[in-house]
Amino acid sequence: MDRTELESFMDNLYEIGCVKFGEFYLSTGLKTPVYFDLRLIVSHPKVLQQAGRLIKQIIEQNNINFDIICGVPYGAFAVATSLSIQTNKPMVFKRKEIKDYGCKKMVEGVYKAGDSCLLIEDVVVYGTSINETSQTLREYKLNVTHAISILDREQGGCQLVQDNQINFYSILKASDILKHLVNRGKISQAKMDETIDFLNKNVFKASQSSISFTKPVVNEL
Ligand SMILES: O=P(O)(O)OC[C@H]1O[C@H](OP(=O)(O)OP(=O)(O)O)[C@H](O)[C@@H]1O
Repeated sequence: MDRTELESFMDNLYEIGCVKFGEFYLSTGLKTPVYFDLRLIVSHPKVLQQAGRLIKQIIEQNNINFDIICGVPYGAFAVATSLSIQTNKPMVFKRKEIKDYGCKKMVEGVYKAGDSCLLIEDVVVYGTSINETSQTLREYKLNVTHAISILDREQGGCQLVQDNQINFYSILKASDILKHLVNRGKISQAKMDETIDFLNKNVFKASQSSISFTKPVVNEL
């Protein structure tokens, strides 16, 4: 990847508020001191274009072949669209819930059995969303072999996705952006160390039978 563009992208993510420190909860119920809110990218077209460009670079550098693109709902829809426009590749989208009227399909758009579908994600925690999305796409006879995320929180999702026969790539790892913010003087070394320590201590291992964190009464996300 183009290092200058990558650094500019990290600067932009921080500037638009995608990196938040405080007390947040993930969908698993895990309380976290750092939250990467990449949904905010939709409000910044230049950053959205940049995300698409960087993903395109990963595709080219790794010779990833695919027929169609699918964003993991909902956070990655816009990024998948940016990539679709920049690569001139068609897109489908997968619903979270089936409708009880109309065509009642979970996967919308034009595709045919055997098409290879590249999955796009915004943030990977445990890879559950990528794996659930790929399961549905596979039920619809699509071939899912590659997924690219903007950010990997480095909590085990990469491995769990790869265990599902999906080659996984990310523009950034959580530690990359934290180190970059220290270099830019935006956060202290101590803040970075404690955050990385938290992430390391909360890695999901495939040997665990299930992810079981207590759900908070008020889920902030
Ligand atoms: O790797 P995972 O453990 O699945 O976690 C990551 C997923 O969680 C977030 O989505 P969320 O479930 O909050 O839904 P949204 O995109 O509709 O907001 C995020 O956008 C990823 O899709």
